[in-house]
Amino acid sequence: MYRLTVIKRFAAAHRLVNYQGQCARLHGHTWTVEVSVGGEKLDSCGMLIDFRALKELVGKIVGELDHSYLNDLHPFNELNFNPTAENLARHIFYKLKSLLPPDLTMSEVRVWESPDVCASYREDVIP
Ligand SMILES: Nc1nc2c(c(=O)[nH]1)N=C([C@H](O)[C@H](O)COP(=O)(O)OP(=O)(O)OP(=O)(O)O)CN2
Ligand SMILES: [Zn+2]
Repeated sequence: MYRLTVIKRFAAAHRLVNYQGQCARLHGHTWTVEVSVGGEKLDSCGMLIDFRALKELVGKIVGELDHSYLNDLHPFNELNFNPTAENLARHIFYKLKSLLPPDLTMSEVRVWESPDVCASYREDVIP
């Protein structure tokens, strides 16, 4: 199985609802989004998917979040869906899954809020 990873960054503002502490106040981050996809079959060029094509797909999703107030955007404007790193990772995972060519699978999305902290989401397969 091959696995590719691409990284994109976006800047946005958010606040955490039902949170006791400073992060309940409006503030911003430059988030780093690390996306990994997998697959078995390489094309005639020896690629699972061109990094450029993958970066374009991830860029489309991340572009919708860039320079926004995340709490106002779907699905974070819904009750109990705070724009945490965990929920961002899940949101990006399923958005990208819907855009991927059928022979590729989503492995993992990691969202870094700063160089020190990150959350990841993946669909674990039960053996
Ligand atoms: N599990 C999570 N915990 C926290 C999240 C999150 O998304 N998932 N988010 C926050 C806030 O967004 C906050 O802005 C980041 O918190 P923190 O790392 O404490 O922020 P600092 O950059 O100020 O860190 P320092 O090390 O204190 O400088 C909180 N928790
Ligand atoms: Zn924050």
